[in-house]
Amino acid sequence: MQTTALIVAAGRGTRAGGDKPKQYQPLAGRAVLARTVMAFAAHPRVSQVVVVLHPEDDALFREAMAGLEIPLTTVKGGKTRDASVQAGLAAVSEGQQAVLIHDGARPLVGAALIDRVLDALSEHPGAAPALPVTDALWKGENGKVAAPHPRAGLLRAQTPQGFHLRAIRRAHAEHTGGAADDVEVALAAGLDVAIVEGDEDNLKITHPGDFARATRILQERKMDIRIGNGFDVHAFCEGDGVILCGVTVPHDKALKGHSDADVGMHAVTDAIYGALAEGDIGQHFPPSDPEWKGAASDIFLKHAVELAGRRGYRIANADLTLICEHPRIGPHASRMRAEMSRLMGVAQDRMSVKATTSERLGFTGREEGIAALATVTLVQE
Ligand SMILES: Nc1ccn([C@@H]2O[C@H](COP(=O)(O)OP(=O)(O)OP(=O)(O)O)[C@@H](O)[C@H]2O)c(=O)n1
Ligand SMILES: C[C@](O)(CO)[C@H](O)COP(=O)(O)O
Repeated sequence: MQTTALIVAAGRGTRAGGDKPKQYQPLAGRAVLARTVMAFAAHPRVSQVVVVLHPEDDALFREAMAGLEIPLTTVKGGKTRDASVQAGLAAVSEGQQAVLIHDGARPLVGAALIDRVLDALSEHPGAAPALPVTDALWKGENGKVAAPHPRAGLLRAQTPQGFHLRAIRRAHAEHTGGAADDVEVALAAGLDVAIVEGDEDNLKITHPGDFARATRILQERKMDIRIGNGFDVHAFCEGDGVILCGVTVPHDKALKGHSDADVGMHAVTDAIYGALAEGDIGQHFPPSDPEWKGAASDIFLKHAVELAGRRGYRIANADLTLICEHPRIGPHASRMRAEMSRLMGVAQDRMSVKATTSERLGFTGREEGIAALATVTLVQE
């Protein structure tokens, strides 16, 4: 089912206080809304992300998302949550079949919860997470308990609330008056909404104290460290230079390849894909596709780096070894390192480019081509 994540973030966050709306305030070093968007952009079953913004928040949103390179659609919201949802529904792309409507203010939503909602949508037109009420309930009046209130059957509603797109669009179009959430709109239209198990960590940042609680939850989550390796070989052909790590190196031969044959950049790119378990360059940029003929390899590297960023990973370090007798790499290594650091957005002391010969053994020893071996570490915090 082609699914859009529709994230509503056009509210003012008045209850949370602070010098800017809560969705732009930092949570363990990253804006609340950036964390929410990343959770959906990284989910393999979500193919579009729509974010609904307040008309005055463009600059705040740009600042929050800086460096993340996540493809998304933004749209202006309305005065109420349901008006914002309607604006978002209108921006969902053709061909999408389901929508997950989520509060921008719930940054700790997890992949398993998203899966539970999506799984339930295969059998129901609507599905939403909820948790049981565990405290006793009272009705209060003038600071005093007026009466106990039965809690049997009561649930605390969360988001994402998922729906078949056509059904929820129709429900919203027919709905008059406000609604606390989209399940309320769906029920008014007679849709059946399945309940799936919510998650205590999926809190909605509402009051100032919620930032500290969310920070604690994030700190308890384990750091995810991934390591990937990449190996590539290109044969020499006639020519007068090779491109290695984006740097042109004069030589009495060139390297043969469908793209620019930058064997070093390819190895690092494959190491990033490997760490993400995302196949290799050939899978993302098939050599059978004429579009990549002679292409500069920075396209591949940037794609892999962006994919890592969308999944919430940063590159902790990369180590590349080029294996050849000639050309000599040493005189060019610092320029290669600088170029790779620039393209990957990492400091130069986290990017190593070194070289070795194979003692005249094997195909590199016979100067038939160049081999490259790379290791990359990705960290998700
Ligand atoms: N006109 C509105 C109002 C709310 N929301 C979004 O709906 C979600 C849930 O709303 P809530 O937590 O109540 O946020 P605010 O309305 O911003 O908070 P407050 O009531 O404290 O001002 C939030 O992600 C909020 O940005 C929205 O997109 N458009
Ligand atoms: C949509 C919601 O987050 C579900 O719990 C909730 O209804 C939003 O409520 P609020 O009154 O806008 O805080």
